[in-house]
Order: sequence, then structure tokens, then C-alpha cells
Amino acid sequence: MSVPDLRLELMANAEHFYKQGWMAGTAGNLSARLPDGSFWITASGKSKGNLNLTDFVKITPDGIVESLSNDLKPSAETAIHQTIYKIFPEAQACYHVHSIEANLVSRFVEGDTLLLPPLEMLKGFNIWQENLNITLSIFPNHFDVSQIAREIKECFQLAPPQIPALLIRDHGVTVWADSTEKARNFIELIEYLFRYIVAASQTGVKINPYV
Ligand SMILES: CSCCC(=O)C(=O)COP(=O)(O)O
Ligand SMILES: [Zn+2]
Repeated sequence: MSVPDLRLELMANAEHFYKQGWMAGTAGNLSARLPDGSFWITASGKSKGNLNLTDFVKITPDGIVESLSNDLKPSAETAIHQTIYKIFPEAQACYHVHSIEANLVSRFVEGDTLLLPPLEMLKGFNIWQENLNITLSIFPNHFDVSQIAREIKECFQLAPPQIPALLIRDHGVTVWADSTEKARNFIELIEYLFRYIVAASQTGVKINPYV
């Protein structure tokens, strides 16, 4: 039986996110791991609304770039995907998008954690506690992407995140999951929570009554 090409999943999910306005103007990058530990990642600077099979680059477990053509460079944010796959061996897909709401909420706090609302939607991240006090880590948006990746590694090796997601201030969100389907759901869930936080701030509703 032939294995389905993961690039087809990445293309479909990128088109879906693009239509939501979360991958405008070449923003964002998606990757998925292959059984040998290498991963496909979107090539840098491509419109994510109409990717094709040749708009991907393969990165081997040793970090070697296997490009289908010399014009094709891996995403400028490949170092973040590599870091996520190293720290979380169960991760099979890593998705990064840029929404307006993600950027707004990243400015709602000065510190490095964002308190999430205790909504039913958190069950989508497999969180089943009551009186929830779940936070999302926020990282500074350094010009040098490898510096962002280093800070992610340092932070999560010290304390694992409560949900498989992180926010880069003034930039966007990254999630990871054990399948491309789950990663797509996680992007939708976290973006819903961001929209809720923005709406709550406009209506005066307390984000989390348990804190
Ligand atoms: C206009 S997007 C700026 C770069 C970025 O943050 C991004 O997510 C896309 O970069 P890539 O190299 O993956 O196309
Ligand atoms: Zn980005």
C-alpha cells in the first residue's frame, strides 16, 4: 500500500489557513515529519494560498537541506521547526501562522505568559481540569530566528508548556501535534481563543474568573 504524500496535507491546510487570512502575503510556514525523521517544510517566500508539490524542501534529521531546485530555500523559520521536533519527539507536524488577533493579544501583556480563557475549547488540547489556569508562552521576535529557536529550547527544557503552542510577539503562533490533522485543529483552537481574548477586552469581560 502506498503512503499518502504529506505535502498534499500541508498544501490543503495552508490553503485553508490562507483563506482565513492567517497566511497573507507569504506569511507562515508548515512542516510534517516523515517516518525516517526528516521533514517536509514549505519553501521560503511562497504564497501559501496555492502551494504545489514542488514548493517544499526536505530537511534530514542531521539538518541537511534537500532542495528540488537551487531557487528553493527552506522557510526562514526552519530552525524553530527543528527545535520543536527535537524537544518533542512525538510531534509529527508543526504549523506557524500570522493572524491579526495573535499579534494583538501578544501586546496585551508585557511579560512572557498569556493567560488563556477557561473555555470548553481547551478540551481540544486534551485539558480536562476545572477552574483552569492555563497560560501560553510568549517569546520575543528577534531578527535572528535562530535566537528565537534557542530561547524556545531553553524555556521548554526548563518547564514544558501546558499546551503544544507558543506565541512570538508581534509575529504569530506556532503549534505542533502528532498528526497534520491535529495540528490544523490546534491552530483553529488557539486562534479561536485569541479572538475571544480580543473580543473580551472590547466588552470588559474578565478573561479568566479563576485567576
Ligand atoms: C511576510 S512573512 C515574513 C517571514 C515570516 O515570518 C514567515 O512566517 C514566512 O517566512 P518563510 O520564509 O517561511 O516564507
Ligand atoms: Zn513567521
